[in-house]
Amino acid sequence: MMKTVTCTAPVNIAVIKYWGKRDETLILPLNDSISFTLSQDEMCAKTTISISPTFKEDKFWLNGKEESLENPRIQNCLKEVRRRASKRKHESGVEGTLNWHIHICSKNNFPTAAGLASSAAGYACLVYALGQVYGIEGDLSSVARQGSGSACRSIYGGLVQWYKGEEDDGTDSVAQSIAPPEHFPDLRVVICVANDGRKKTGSTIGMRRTVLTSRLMQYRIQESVISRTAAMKKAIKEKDWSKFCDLTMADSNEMHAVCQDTSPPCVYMNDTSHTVAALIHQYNDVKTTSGNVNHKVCYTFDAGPNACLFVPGAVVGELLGLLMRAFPPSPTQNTDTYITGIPIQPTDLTRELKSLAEEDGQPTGKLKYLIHTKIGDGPRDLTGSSTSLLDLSTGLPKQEDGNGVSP
Ligand SMILES: Nc1ncnc2c1ncn2[C@@H]1O[C@H](COP(=O)(O)OP(=O)(O)OP(=O)(O)O)[C@@H](O)[C@H]1O
Ligand SMILES: C[C@@](O)(CCOP(=O)(O)OP(=O)(O)O)CC(=O)O
Repeated sequence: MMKTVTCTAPVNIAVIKYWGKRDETLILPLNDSISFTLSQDEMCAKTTISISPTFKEDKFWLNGKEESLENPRIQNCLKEVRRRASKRKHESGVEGTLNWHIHICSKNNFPTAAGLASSAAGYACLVYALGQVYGIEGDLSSVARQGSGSACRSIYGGLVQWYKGEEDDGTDSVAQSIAPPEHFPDLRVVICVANDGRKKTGSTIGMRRTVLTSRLMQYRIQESVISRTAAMKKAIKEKDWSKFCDLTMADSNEMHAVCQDTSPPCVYMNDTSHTVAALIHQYNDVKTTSGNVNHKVCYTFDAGPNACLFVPGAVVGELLGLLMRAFPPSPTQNTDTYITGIPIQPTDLTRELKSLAEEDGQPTGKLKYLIHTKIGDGPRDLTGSSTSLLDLSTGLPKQEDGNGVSP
């Protein structure tokens, strides 16, 4: 007897950043944050969970490697889901299964721990799949939050707000959808991968250090992020794309400023990141001068050097053309291996944009590749319609063949 579910969950990218906790164990933030959930067609975590009375112990495999389940964050998620399940065991028929051991197998189809929000997709997927296994109803964001703060926002699609909450027990620190995926129609996302290796200072340690040492962080938490979040909500409600872009870039820059103000400093952006940011400002100057503020592009950087760009669909071909010219691919790459994700042909550039790209002429290979994607919806239960990562007879990971993560 064995029960198995397979789910996928998306990455999310914050436009108002979460940086700093008021409670390290429950993972309660110092400020509200707002994010876009990205499409799972290009980037997702995929998790299969099996429970069976024949399993001898709990087991966990991540990206093909067995890992310890002793990690307190995973344990907290498991404990909370089982607690919720046990409350309704008589109605849902889960009684008995709560004592069965669990096998968890997960894979990300993009780099893990590289500042591309793998922990967000990974924990959202784990918690969502656990919810399906034990038949939990209702909001799961406060459980995902206990795996990784940003994971709570990946429980929903479109634009999502994570409310910091006021309660000490974290019950009101939850994520909610504030606008559907198509709120800003035909919006594209371009992730500029400058480095996809494991980052030096993880977000957890980095933000702890900032809270302890940065005075600029006091200003962010007490003043600027509060008014910026209110302005962001207004820009979203009024669909004011130009304002949305300005606020997104301002908040990313402020997060990296408090990181720099940390002792010792947490430096996530590199020279390539700064060159991408400068190019986007120059591009926006061109658009603003020609009166096309709805064609503005904005950048945001998480705890790594990779820019995430939000780009109106009408200019994404042009923007990709600009990036390809400013950051030429290495000689071994072609357009398809340089621009991954949704297939697209970069468009020819105007003379003005050509000279803009060449002003800062970078050597080849400064950007390793680009991921072209869009805004998407929340986690999916694919049980029955997608390849399970665990063998349905043994409950052990399948061999690599047919074990892909694409839904
Ligand atoms: N699919 C997954 N299932 C369960 N846990 C995962 C999964 N993917 C990542 N994780 C956990 O998240 C950790 C990586 O988190 P980390 O915050 O260091 O990187 P990141 O999420 O890629 O970057 P950032 O949060 O700064 O954008 C992994 O070491 C692992 O513990
Ligand atoms: C820069 C960020 O991506 C920080 C994400 O931090 P994590 O959610 O990874 O941190 P923990 O809660 O300690 O696991 C900004 C954001 O996503 O809001």
